[in-house]
Amino acid sequence: MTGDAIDRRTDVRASVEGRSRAARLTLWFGSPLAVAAVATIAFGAPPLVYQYVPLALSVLVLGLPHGAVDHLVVPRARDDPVTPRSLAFVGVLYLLLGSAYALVWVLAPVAAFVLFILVTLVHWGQGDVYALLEFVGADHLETRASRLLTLLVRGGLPMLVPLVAFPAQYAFVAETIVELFDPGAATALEPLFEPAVRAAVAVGFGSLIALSLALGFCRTSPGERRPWLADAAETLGLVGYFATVPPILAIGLYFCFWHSLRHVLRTMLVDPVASAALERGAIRAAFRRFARDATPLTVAALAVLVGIWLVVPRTPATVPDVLAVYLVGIAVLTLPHVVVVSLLDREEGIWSP
Ligand SMILES: CC1=C(/C=C/C(C)=C/C=C/C(C)=C/C=O)C(C)(C)CCC1
Ligand SMILES: [Fe+2]
Repeated sequence: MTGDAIDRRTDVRASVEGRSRAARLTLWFGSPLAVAAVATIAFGAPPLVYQYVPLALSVLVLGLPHGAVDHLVVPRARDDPVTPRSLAFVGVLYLLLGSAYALVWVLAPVAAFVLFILVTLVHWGQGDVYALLEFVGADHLETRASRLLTLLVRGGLPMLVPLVAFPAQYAFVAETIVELFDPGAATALEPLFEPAVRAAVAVGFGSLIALSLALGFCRTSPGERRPWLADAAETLGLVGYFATVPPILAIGLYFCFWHSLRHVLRTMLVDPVASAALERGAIRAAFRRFARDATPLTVAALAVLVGIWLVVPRTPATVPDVLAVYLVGIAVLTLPHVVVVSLLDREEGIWSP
């Protein structure tokens, strides 16, 4: 065997090890969500102030930082150096898309809010498709169509199940966000929360879940159903989770310990230093490396939040107002983040099976 072939073989084995560590970590990090669901069923929902805690944590823990390595991931995935040009590309992308979307918030907050929900649905769905392929080994998602369907299901879980199960809290947060910009405009969202609309969402989305799982099942043969079973268990588990835990708490925990964790692990796997640490089980070292890479732009993201705080016409005065400002900040930062993650998807062949 040539030296080259040996190197390649070691490389492949190493990355399999890294991925299986990552997969195990996703399970461990899922426990806060499970605890929240069980505790809510056993003792009822916690008082509202506590429900905000995970979203508050997400400013520094996994949430906001998960996008703060966007300037590094694409060159790393391509094995290219990070250059002033590649940095400028991400900087200009954030500046242009972020400020254009900020303008939409000021001019048409209702449309901006609906767009936020749709972008989140697509982005969180896209993140889960990656995780299913790379961490779960989902070979029942062979075709682009099956991946698209899974994207809609996985993204729809955090955005649509709470709309059906907790319309009052959903409407409250939506109205608080829109009212930061235009006190009268939120009434335009009211039809969304009508029982008939929620029933239609429940039936439509429920059917989509059933269809996606049934198609996946048909594509697997007995004896190799484990990945499909994992997909089904996650999907149904998340249905139960978002149907029982109030959305401010549920989405806060999901944002940190589901979406962001998976993306952070993904960024580690394209980084030779962090992935080597993951492979040898040095989890802390891998996270330290991530934290180091993510610190500068997490600070920049905090500056964006302060900017939005200063720009909104209504000065935030209450906890719900502060959450609303935070969510607008996340919205503005997420749009360019989706572009970067989509480039990463392309690099990793997620949509071209
Ligand atoms: C908190 C919360 C809501 C919205 C949260 C959203 C949309 C978060 C998006 C986060 C993103 C895009 C993070 C980046 O990866 C709802 C649904 C209005 C319902 C009530 C609680
Ligand atoms: Fe993300």
